[in-house]
Amino acid sequence: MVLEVKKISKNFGGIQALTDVSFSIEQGEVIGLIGPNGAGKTTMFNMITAMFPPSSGEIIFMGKSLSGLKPHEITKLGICRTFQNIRLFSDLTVRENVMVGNHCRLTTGVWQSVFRTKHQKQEEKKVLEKADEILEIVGLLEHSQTIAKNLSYGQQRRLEIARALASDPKLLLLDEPAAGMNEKETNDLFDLITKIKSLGITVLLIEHDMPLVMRICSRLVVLNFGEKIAEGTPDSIQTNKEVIEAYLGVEEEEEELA
Ligand SMILES: Nc1ncnc2c1ncn2[C@@H]1O[C@H](COP(=O)(O)OP(=O)(O)OP(=O)(O)O)[C@@H](O)[C@H]1O
Repeated sequence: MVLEVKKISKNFGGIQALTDVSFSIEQGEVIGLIGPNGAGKTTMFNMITAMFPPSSGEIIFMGKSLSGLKPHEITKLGICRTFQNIRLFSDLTVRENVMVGNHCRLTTGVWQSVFRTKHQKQEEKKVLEKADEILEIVGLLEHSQTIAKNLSYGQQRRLEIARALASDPKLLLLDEPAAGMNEKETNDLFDLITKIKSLGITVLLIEHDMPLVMRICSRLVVLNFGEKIAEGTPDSIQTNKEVIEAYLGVEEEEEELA
């Protein structure tokens, strides 16, 4: 088992964002975490990556409890995420953005950097090669010298994933990677996630693009108002009454507001 989420609850000063949510992920799976707006999906990512501590419950990653760990320690263990909003170093090149993502794996100390030791030079070369390898995977190698802000929107989202891959994750958390993408970009994203899966990396995906979720995920976990209301294959979730009601409820409210 890669990840075991055990009865996680999170309370933000009276707002119950998550209540007793449990699920687990096996090595190599692509799992979808879905639910209407405000259901608690991003909060769950924040719990797994230790952005905030849970109010109760425990998360186990590859047999090790994450309780009390800091975000950088979680990254080092092999969990990395992307964010809903693009968070790139927009004035750095594409390659530099990926190299920054590799930072947590470096072993060069301050003095080795100052004196440009052989170890440091070797490590720098390795980081460069690794960055290019990842850029090749995400299809951005030809843009390695481009300044990040000059990439198209879809390319910037791919660069975010590249940066996350640079930390060598065993578990990759993607927060709405298809948001704002056109059909072609979404298809490319499908191919990229498939490639990531074939590298043996386990993926937990928050996504509102249901056709993409249904195509790429082997299993879905559905949240509504902070509670898990269903879990199962895409087919079983599509016909689940409680899930349909949770989503229809949102649509009806939106219609009323319109
Ligand atoms: N840092 C925080 N402080 C206070 N309340 C928060 C915080 N983070 C999330 N919440 C609240 O927790 C609830 C769940 O929010 P969350 O962002 O996890 O939902 P979501 O499912 O990711 O929604 P969306 O699909 O809109 O991104 C919401 O009511 C939100 O306002």
